[in-house]
Amino acid sequence: MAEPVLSPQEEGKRAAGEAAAALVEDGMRLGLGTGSTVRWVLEALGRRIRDEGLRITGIPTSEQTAARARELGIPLTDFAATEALDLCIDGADEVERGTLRLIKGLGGALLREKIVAEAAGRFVAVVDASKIVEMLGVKAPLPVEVTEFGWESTARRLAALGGSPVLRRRDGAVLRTDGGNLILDCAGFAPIRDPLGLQRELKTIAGVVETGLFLAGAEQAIVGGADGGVEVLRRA
Ligand SMILES: O=C[C@H](O)[C@H](O)[C@H](O)COP(=O)(O)O
Repeated sequence: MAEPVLSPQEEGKRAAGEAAAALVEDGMRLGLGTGSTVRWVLEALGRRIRDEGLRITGIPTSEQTAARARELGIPLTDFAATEALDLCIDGADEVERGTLRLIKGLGGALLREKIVAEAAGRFVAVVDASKIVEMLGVKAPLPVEVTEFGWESTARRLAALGGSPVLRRRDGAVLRTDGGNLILDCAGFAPIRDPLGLQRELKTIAGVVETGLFLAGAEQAIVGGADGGVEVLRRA
């Protein structure tokens, strides 16, 4: 059967995802990110397990990733059984050129993603070219995960800081994360000139569980182009 024709953006995601999967070595313990780009990573890892006998274990960053990984025969583990991870591969909503700091969370998985990223020795971001920005916040709102209890009060505090929070919904219903929390998308912080300062300020609000600012940055970003080629950006 003929392969489906991909949109230019999807072609970039495929290229990035497959290039990242090629970095994975036998025996690695992996952090498995979430999203439409990571889906290509999972497909490629599933193929390598089947065709090459690649032996890996992964900690998934979402229920969605866990389900797809199981379908593809990727062995999963958890932090009770695994202390540290060799590599985390994950998507991003924005990648700041030079620093490779990220905004993540438009897929709603930011909290688990950050826990997994922090446990990994290396972090590789997989994105299509549209995700590269000169300054964080210019394309994507900043997702802030908050507790359901008191979320209206938390939203008011975010609004007072200029965040213009909007409660995230999906298919008309309020979106709940895998951890049972809510997400407030804050477009008002853009452009984010002092991400470290903003992160510190946001984390002083009791109802804020985590933000989508990933300020440790990726070690490298694999950027897939519409022509199926990839460019590898490294932290300056
Ligand atoms: O919560 C979701 C994640 O941070 C995703 O990795 C991010 O939104 C990128 O997803 P996609 O590859 O679908 O654009």
